[in-house]
Amino acid sequence: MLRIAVPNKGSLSEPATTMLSEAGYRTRRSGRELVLVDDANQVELFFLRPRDIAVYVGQGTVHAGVTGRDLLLDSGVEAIEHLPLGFARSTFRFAAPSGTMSSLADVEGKRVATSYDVLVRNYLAAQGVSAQTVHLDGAVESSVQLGVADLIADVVETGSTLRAAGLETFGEPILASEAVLITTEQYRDEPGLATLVRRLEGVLRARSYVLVDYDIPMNRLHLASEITPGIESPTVSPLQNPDWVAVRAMVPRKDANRIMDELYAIGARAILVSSLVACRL
Ligand SMILES: Nc1ncnc2c1ncn2[C@@H]1O[C@H](COP(=O)(O)OP(=O)(O)OP(=O)(O)O)[C@@H](O)[C@H]1O
Ligand SMILES: O=P(O)(O)OC[C@H]1O[C@H](OP(=O)(O)OP(=O)(O)O)[C@H](O)[C@@H]1O
Ligand SMILES: [Mg+2]
Repeated sequence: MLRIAVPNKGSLSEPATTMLSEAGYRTRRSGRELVLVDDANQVELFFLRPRDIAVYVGQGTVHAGVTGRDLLLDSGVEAIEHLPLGFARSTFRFAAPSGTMSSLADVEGKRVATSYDVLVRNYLAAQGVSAQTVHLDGAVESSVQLGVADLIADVVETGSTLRAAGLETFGEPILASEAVLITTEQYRDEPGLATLVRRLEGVLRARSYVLVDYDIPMNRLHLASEITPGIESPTVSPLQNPDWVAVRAMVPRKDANRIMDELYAIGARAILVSSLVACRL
């Protein structure tokens, strides 16, 4: 059976569970379940703390796991990113009280509060900057005001937590992070893993496309097919009115509204957009 580690709490847990569910795997009935056997898919799911998942994968006790790129690098574990999963996107940044620091040189000799000590220490060493890291488990933004650090290094999504704490980012991002499926060289060719990756890719692709259905006069079909060429080719079906046809095609989600406008402009009507759960292209 393929053994997969899944985050049991925090920002990664819910989107990871949703993605696995959309890929056809069983989900937990309660948050207290720590192991779940999915016989139909020949997979065993282990629900673990996100920060520990890289350790379990690195030790080979599970074949693969879902964690964050930043957590993987902070773990110092020899594991490999097998598939970026497109959620929990964030940057990892230095931040200091507004106007006090503007470049990496300002970090020299300072105290940096972070929950990701290994990640920060490795980055500072690589940049040739000597500074002290102060480990905090979370709510790192309060550390400067309370005097335990001169600046922080933390996850930034919208930046609202930093602004609320009177901090501003400076310097280049240390890292761009997102949720990733990780494995090891030992297991990267595990048969069940290829199926898992194919299914997750199917969910990711389905999320980036939508299905467009519309009716179009037959004499405009050539124009419509240029707007919605589909993947191989649009599906065209006859309507009761012989002068009209119904068309169905996959289009990139980000282009859906522009495409609807263009279709309407050439005479398409009953233009419908629907989401996809999974696909194989
Ligand atoms: N606001 C956020 N936006 C995007 N990703 C985030 C955010 N906060 C944490 N993450 C990501 O979640 C992972 C950290 O998960 P973890 O569960 O350890 O902390 P958490 O999600 O902040 O949960 P908690 O704060 O409850 O411990 C990292 O990969 C981090 O990049
Ligand atoms: O840029 P933003 O959109 O404000 O998001 C970033 C914040 O989100 C996370 O905090 P979380 O709420 O997980 O609390 P924690 O710091 O205690 O983990 C992270 O640690 C940052 O503080
Ligand atoms: Mg957090």
